[in-house]
Amino acid sequence: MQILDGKKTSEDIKNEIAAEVQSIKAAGGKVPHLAAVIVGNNGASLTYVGSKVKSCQQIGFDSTLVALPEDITEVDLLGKIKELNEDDNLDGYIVQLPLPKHIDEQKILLAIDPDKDVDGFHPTNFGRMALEMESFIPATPFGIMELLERYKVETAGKHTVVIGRSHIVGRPMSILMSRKGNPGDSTVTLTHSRTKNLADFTKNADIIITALGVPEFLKADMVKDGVVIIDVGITRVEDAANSKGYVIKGDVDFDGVSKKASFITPVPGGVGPMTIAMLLKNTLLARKMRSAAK
Ligand SMILES: Nc1nc2c(c(=O)[nH]1)N[C@@H](CN(C=O)c1ccc(C(=O)N[C@@H](CCC(=O)O)C(=O)O)cc1)CN2
Repeated sequence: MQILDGKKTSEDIKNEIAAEVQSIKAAGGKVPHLAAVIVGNNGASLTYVGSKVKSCQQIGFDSTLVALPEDITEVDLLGKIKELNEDDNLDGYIVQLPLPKHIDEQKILLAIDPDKDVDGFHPTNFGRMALEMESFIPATPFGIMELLERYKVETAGKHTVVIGRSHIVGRPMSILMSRKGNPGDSTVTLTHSRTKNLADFTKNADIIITALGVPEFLKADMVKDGVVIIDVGITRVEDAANSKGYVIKGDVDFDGVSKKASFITPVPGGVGPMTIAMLLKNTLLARKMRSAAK
């Protein structure tokens, strides 16, 4: 069994991007500039946005944090989005999800200029991804594809079962794994909360990508020997004995399932850190596209 080490791989990617930034600087070019919009005080979201800004600083990107109050109106948030779209100094930006309940997430994501949509959530980028055109690919699925490629995991002709149909992970993942190329060329089953007899699918899967958010849901008796496991679940479970007051749990019962797996991502330290590295990669692509367009 081999661990797909997202922590180390994400550091490798960040070092590669930092080297590219140095070349851009040496050639007198403008370094990539990422902005992150956060609405409210959700603890996990604040952590993730903080890591995004910190990573930008580490690799030499410019970054801007736009922190907005929990009770901001949809109209005012749309006004901020318009400002960011028109800011010529900015290459790309993200709006951290989830947004407060009173704001229509789809409306906000639709307002983002697709050329600055480094999260790849706008329908234009989603459509381009499905049509196998160059586009910004959502960072978590992009990170999973990168892990599969770097660890040379065979995907062609394999049966991939994706658990969860979210717009951020499950659905784009099902598209990417079925696209032509390597990784890809997989036969994909997209399962979700209404799927009956889920174990009938997982027991026959060569690759399982689970993005459910139910701690330790996938057990050893639900998978076959040699399976490749990608665990996207990150749930904070209360734990008074831990100095943070919680521990992070994935969707997979790691101790049991890892005994049968050929490759497996740990939680933490698997898919999560890749999300931030691939966002930076998308931002570098945005900068290159903007400088080529001028
Ligand atoms: N606008 C977006 N919102 C959200 C996205 C996204 O890609 N764009 N994804 C997630 C949150 N996320 C990044 O934004 C993210 C999640 C997890 C990690 C990570 O490194 N996790 C660590 C554990 C860290 C912890 O919680 O203590 C790990 O798995 O090792 C990074 C980024 C939803 N929102």
